[in-house]
Amino acid sequence: MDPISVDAHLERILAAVEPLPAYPQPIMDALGLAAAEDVVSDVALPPFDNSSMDGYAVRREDVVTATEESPVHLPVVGEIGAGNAQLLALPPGTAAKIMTGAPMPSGADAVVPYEWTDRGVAHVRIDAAPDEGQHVRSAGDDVSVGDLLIERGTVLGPRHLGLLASAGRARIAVRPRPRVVILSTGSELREPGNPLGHDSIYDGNSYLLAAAARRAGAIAYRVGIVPDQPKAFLDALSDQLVRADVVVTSGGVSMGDFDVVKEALCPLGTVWFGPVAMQPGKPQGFGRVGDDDTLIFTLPGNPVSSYISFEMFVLPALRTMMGLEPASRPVVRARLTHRVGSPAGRRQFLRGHLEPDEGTVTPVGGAGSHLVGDLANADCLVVVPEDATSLDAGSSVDVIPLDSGLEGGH
Ligand SMILES: Nc1nc2c(c(=O)[nH]1)N[C@H]1C(S)=C(S)[C@@H](COP(=O)(O)OP(=O)(O)OC[C@H]3O[C@@H](n4cnc5c(N)ncnc54)[C@H](O)[C@@H]3O)O[C@H]1N2
Ligand code: MOO
Repeated sequence: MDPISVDAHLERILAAVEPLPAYPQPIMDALGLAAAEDVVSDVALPPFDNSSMDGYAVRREDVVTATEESPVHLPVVGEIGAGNAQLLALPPGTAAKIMTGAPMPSGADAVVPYEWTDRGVAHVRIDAAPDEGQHVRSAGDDVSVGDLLIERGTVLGPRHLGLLASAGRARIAVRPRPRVVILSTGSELREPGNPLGHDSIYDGNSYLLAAAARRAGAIAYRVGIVPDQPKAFLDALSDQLVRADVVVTSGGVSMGDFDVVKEALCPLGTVWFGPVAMQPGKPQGFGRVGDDDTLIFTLPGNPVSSYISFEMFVLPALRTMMGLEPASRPVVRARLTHRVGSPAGRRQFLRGHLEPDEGTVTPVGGAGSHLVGDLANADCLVVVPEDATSLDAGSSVDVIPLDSGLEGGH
């Protein structure tokens, strides 16, 4: 079978993926998601005129002559705390203690901070006159009723959630996070924390993929290890489908005698298996399984292949389901510090370290798809095009930064 190109494979994946229907969710659950509605304020912020200082609410005309040499003395008729405002009106010729955030009594039009007074309790000596409206925060000076708080499509960050809460909104319509079930296949795999046999290795991939899914903003269910037996795999899959919008598997999709995922899913006829013209990540599978036609990505087992396949194909699908744009990570250009080689006819994704200020990228480790140590030390992928078998130092290349903050994290 001729390999399909990376772009064509991604295109057919995105053609099969729909944004999930939006519904109102608690605002904390919306962190990192795109607003699916315009939110208009039905309150003013601040909701009422209030003091910005601890001091005394006054009628400015009563204190306008106050100086240190010739202070003004006023009787104190009450104390107004934030959330404890009994005094609603200030009689002429009086002052009321007022705390930061407390509502101004009607008639008062300025606040004298404690620092300009003797802090008197029954009577207060005022040594300086405030300007008109000084230290008063007016109702609606930040947000008016009817103002657009959040525009549809805004990716919600901490400041947006703070504004929604401040305006009294407990929920906002967003597309839900896709639920991603991650299954690792391989009879050689062991759960970290347990002893290894002479022929076993730890299951790094289910952690790598679950973390990548969560970082993408999805809800990740890491099922863990499934042995290389089609029945065990199909049982695990059918157990998990109930909580999956997307299933991601690792391993068992190449040419081996025990390639369990391919063996189990091929007979269904609903999952495409084949080579994609890339390195790492050549053997891929994509399709639908179960009564609800749940999306399934069957990624190759080599850890770097699995991760790069996730970045290239699963991440854009998840972002599309969440209504986040762009679907794929942005690409930047940089100059290679070293010469690199690449297989003909395959798009190669080398691991690299990007120096954005210098505009350079340095390959990290080799091309092997088992090199998890180098993968962890890299911060970008260096893209060598299909038609290149080598690129000299100094060549300009596409680079995909991996920690660009694109994620809808939660
Ligand atoms: N005759 C051929 N052999 C292979 C080909 C090929 O075209 N012809 N392709 C190679 C390429 S490229 C890749 S990539 C791998 C993909 O193989 P599978 O997806 O079937 O994966 P496995 O055979 O199950 O495992 C491959 C490798 O990765 C290790 N692995 C698997 N799962 C995990 C995990 N959860 N955590 C850590 N490491 C894992 C596994 O032990 C193997 O070393 O096939 C090549 N072979
Ligand atoms: O394509 Mo495999 O993913 O090169 O190691």
